[in-house]
Amino acid sequence: MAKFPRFLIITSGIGAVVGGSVILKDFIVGNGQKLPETVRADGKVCIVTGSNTGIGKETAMELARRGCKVYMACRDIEKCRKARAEIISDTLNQHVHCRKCDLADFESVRQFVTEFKTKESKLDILINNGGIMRCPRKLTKQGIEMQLGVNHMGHFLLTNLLLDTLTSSAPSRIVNVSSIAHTRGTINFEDLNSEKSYDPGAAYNQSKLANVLFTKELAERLQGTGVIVNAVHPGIVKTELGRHMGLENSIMASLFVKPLLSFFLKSPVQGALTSIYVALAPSLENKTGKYFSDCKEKDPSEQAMDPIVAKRLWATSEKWTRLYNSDSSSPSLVAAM
Ligand SMILES: NC(=O)C1=CN([C@@H]2O[C@H](COP(=O)(O)OP(=O)(O)OC[C@H]3O[C@@H](n4cnc5c(N)ncnc54)[C@H](OP(=O)(O)O)[C@@H]3O)[C@@H](O)[C@H]2O)C=CC1
Ligand SMILES: CC1=C(/C=C/C(C)=C/C=C/C(C)=C/C=O)C(C)(C)CCC1
Repeated sequence: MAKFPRFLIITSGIGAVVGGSVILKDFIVGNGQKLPETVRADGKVCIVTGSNTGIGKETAMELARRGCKVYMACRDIEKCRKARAEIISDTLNQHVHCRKCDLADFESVRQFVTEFKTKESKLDILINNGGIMRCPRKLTKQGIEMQLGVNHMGHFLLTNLLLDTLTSSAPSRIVNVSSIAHTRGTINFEDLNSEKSYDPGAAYNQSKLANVLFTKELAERLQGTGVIVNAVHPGIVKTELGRHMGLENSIMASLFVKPLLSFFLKSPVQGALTSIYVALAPSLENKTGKYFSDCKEKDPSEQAMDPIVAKRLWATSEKWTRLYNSDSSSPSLVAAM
């Protein structure tokens, strides 16, 4: 048998492992293409919720880089200020602002909108990104299960309160950051608030399915207004979202699971690509009510396309958020249903 130099065998072995891993990673993780830098958004006004960290921060960063005036809608103003400073120093765009908006408190959402409207008369892009996953059962200020409350109800109220400004700014866009987790979700109208039983995973999946159903129903209602609304799955991304998954407290997880998982997760920059694409791509001018992943249109689950479920969820969301009756003096809105 011919003898190969050892270094050749070793380097080709390493090459094969690295090359194979990159291909495998691309296959598992997905690889959305970056929208060309020539697509600018100078002078556009946008809001990104939950933009002090993770996908939201990178989304705000990229919008600022492309010339937008960005409002960072965050629950923690200190964290928001730190992220804002980084965004300004990286992009040199001074038009980045921090505003308090706690999606777990309808009064805070209403205050955010009132203040926004005193400063701005137009809104070109709303990115409903903020979210929480698999937390232990807790309630929002108005008594809604936290994941449904933050991921869906808070954004439902925020979006509806901004519709007049979005409509008068048309063409304008709304991006709802959902998840592939919506495919495992069902809307449990018998126990929407998880009062009879609580499964953190099921509550997350339900809230992400609600994001897609909200997108579908809103798109219907906005036909002909020039406002388009789409949902995205950002990929599985290395962010703080997994904070309730228990990986932080275990040595085994820290040594083996986290490094392995980290390798196969997208970076937050990669995670922001689909949101940016759906917010800005000129080719999507007339696309509405759709679902995107890796910057491509995909079919959502069957239940996510059910108009009866979408309309029922909309009616319940109107009541629970007191969209047309902002008197939130009742301690538990849900109990009043
Ligand atoms: N990471 C992933 O793999 C995936 C993420 N997604 C979705 O992407 C979105 C962004 O998540 P990601 O960046 O990963 O997660 P992070 O946890 O890194 O960021 C979530 C953001 O939402 C904010 N947030 C949480 N609760 C509230 C609230 N009550 N009011 C206002 N803001 C709030 C957080 O603020 P704070 O820092 O103060 O907690 C943070 O800014 C979410 O909607 C998530 O469901 C979907 C699929 C996969
Ligand atoms: C916990 C944790 C991690 C894992 C996060 C994961 C696995 C998130 C999955 C999110 C999903 C599936 C969202 C769906 O919508 C890291 C980043 C490896 C390291 C830090 C701690």
